[in-house]
Amino acid sequence: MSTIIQAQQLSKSFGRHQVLHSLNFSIEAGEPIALIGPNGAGKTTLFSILCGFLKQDHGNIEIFGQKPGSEGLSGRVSALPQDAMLDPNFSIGTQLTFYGQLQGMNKATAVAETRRVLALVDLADYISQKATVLSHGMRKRVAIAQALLGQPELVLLDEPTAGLDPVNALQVRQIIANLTSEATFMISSHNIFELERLCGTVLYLEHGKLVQQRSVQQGAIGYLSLQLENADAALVLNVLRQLPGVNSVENAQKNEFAIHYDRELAPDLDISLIGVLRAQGWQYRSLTQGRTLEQQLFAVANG
Ligand SMILES: Nc1ncnc2c1ncn2[C@@H]1O[C@H](COP(=O)(O)OP(=O)(O)OP(=O)(O)O)[C@@H](O)[C@H]1O
Repeated sequence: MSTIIQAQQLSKSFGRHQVLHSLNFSIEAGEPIALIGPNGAGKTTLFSILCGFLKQDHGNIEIFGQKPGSEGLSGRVSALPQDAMLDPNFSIGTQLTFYGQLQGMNKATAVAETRRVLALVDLADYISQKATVLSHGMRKRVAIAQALLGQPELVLLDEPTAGLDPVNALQVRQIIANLTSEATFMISSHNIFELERLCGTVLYLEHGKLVQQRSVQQGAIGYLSLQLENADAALVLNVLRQLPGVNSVENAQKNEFAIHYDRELAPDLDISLIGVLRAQGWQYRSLTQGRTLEQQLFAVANG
C-alpha cells in the first residue's frame, strides 16, 4: 500500500484557541477514509490544511510526499467544501466545463470531462439544467462531480451528506462506494454509523485531538477473489458484471478474477456466485473474501 497522507505533530490555533493538537496519522491509498467528530472538533480546519488554504503552526503534513498547496499536487488533490454552491444562472454543464478550463483543459476536453463526471454521479441527463431545478441531493452529486474533474487521486469531501434525507444520503454513499477505483476519498461527518460501512479507515477527532485511528474490516465495499479452471475470460467478465450489486470485475491474472461489490446491495454475493458457477458449469479452484496481495497492489498501482 502507498502512503498518501502523513501528519506528524500537527497543531493549529486561531489566536489563543488551539483547534488541532499534535495530530499524528498516516493514510494509505485505497478504500475511503472517514474523519469523524462532533461540531467544532476541527474537521474542516484539518481539511483546509490538507487543501493548503490554511497552514499549521507546528508539525508537518505531506500529501504524496509534498507540502499541501504545492504546485506538484495541482490536479492530484481536490476538495468539496461543506458549503459548496452552484451558480443559479448557468447550467451545471457550463459551470463544470468552466471549472475544467480553470484547471487548464481546453474547451473540448473540459466538455468531455464534464460529461464523464456527470455520468459518474448519474446526472448525465441534467447537463443542460440549471442548479435551481435540481433537488438538494442532486446538487450535492454535482458538487461531487466537480471534485472529480481532472481525475484527482485524493478527493476530500467535507460532510457530503449534511442536510440530506436518509434516501439521498444513502445514494451519495453508494455513488462514493462505486467510485473507489477512481480516487481515494476522505469524508468527514458527525456520524460514524453512516460512514462505518463505507470506509476502510476511521479517524476520530474530538476537541482537536485524534482519539482513535482504526481500520474497519466490514466496509460497504466487498471483494471476492475467484480462481477458475480454464476460464473463458470474456464470458466470465460478461456474466459476473451483470450480477446485482457487482460494481466491477477485473481479470487480474489468467483464470483469476477480482470482484468488487456492494455489501449493502448484495450481502450474500458469495453464495449466489456459487450458484452461478454451478449453472454455468465452471470449475473453480477457490473463492475467497478480500483481495489477494496482488490485487491490492494492482489496485494501488491503478490509483
Ligand atoms: N477562521 C477561524 N477563526 C477562528 N476560529 C475558527 C476559525 N475556523 C474555525 N475556528 C474554530 O475552530 C474550531 C474547529 O472548527 P472546525 O470548523 O474545524 O470544526 P468542524 O469539526 O469542522 O465542525 P463542524 O462539524 O461544525 O463543521 C471551532 O471552535 C471554530 O469556531
